[in-house]
Amino acid sequence: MSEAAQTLDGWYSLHDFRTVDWTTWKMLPAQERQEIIQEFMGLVEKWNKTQAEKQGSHALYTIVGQKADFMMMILRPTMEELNEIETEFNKSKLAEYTIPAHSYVSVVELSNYLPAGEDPYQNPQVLARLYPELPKAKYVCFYPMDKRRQGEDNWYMLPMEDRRNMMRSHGMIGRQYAGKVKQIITGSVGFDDYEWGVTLFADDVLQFKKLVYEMRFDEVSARYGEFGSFFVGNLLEEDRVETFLHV
Ligand code: VOV
Repeated sequence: MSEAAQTLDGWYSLHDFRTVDWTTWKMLPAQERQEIIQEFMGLVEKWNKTQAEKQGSHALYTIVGQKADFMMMILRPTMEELNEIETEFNKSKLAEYTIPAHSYVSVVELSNYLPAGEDPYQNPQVLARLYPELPKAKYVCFYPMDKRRQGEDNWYMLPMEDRRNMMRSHGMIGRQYAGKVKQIITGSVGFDDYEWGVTLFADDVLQFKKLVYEMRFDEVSARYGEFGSFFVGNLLEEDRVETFLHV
């Protein structure tokens, strides 16, 4: 049996994708739409408070293409809190005018492929990655992925040493994007349909394509990577929510 990778696990994560039911939304009187937006902003206000207290983080993005209209990405210390937030949203008025499009449940994860040293949970850099404040980057890219388990190409049968070498090469490519793309890897084995969620943030949307393409040529992605659907979106700043929902 090959040695299992050890993981460090941080905040639990929910990516919640919704489509707006514009037809019924448009039928509402303007005043009622306004109240519904206010109620939703009340939820966001609560999330802001939690974020300010460093008990979680969240991000709002509008999604381009037909897979969804917007995404709420929520990080919290427990699964229960994620559940409460999703239920609270589902009970809100705005939810009556949205259709669930997709969701992804995972936990912020770091693996031990890189030398760690002393107790990682005491290392401020590690903590900042396990419990991150989501950046207000202009663009987001989210997709789930697996590592292949097929015939000769079985990641989980490889010796630790080989996996570590490949992850080193992966990290080297990633490092060239420092300052351009921020990645948050969330583990979802046992939680959702794929093994990881990949969430990328950038101020130049083209950097997603460049990074993901470059990684496709690197062995760990070229040989072992299997990918689900990609979602790409634009930052939905709070003061733009009203404009976004204006009809
Ligand atoms: C923005 C750049 C970037 C950088 C710097 C980076 C670096 C690193 C390092 C150093 C490590 C290992 C230690 C850790 O931190 O866990 C990882 C780990 C991981 N990565 Fe990564 N990755 C990036 C970016 C990046 C992308 C774009 C993808 C998607 C792959 C693609 O082909 O589309 C990805 C995937 C992953 C995954 C699934 C894991 C976990 C693998 C496992 O088997 O456990 N990653 N990653």
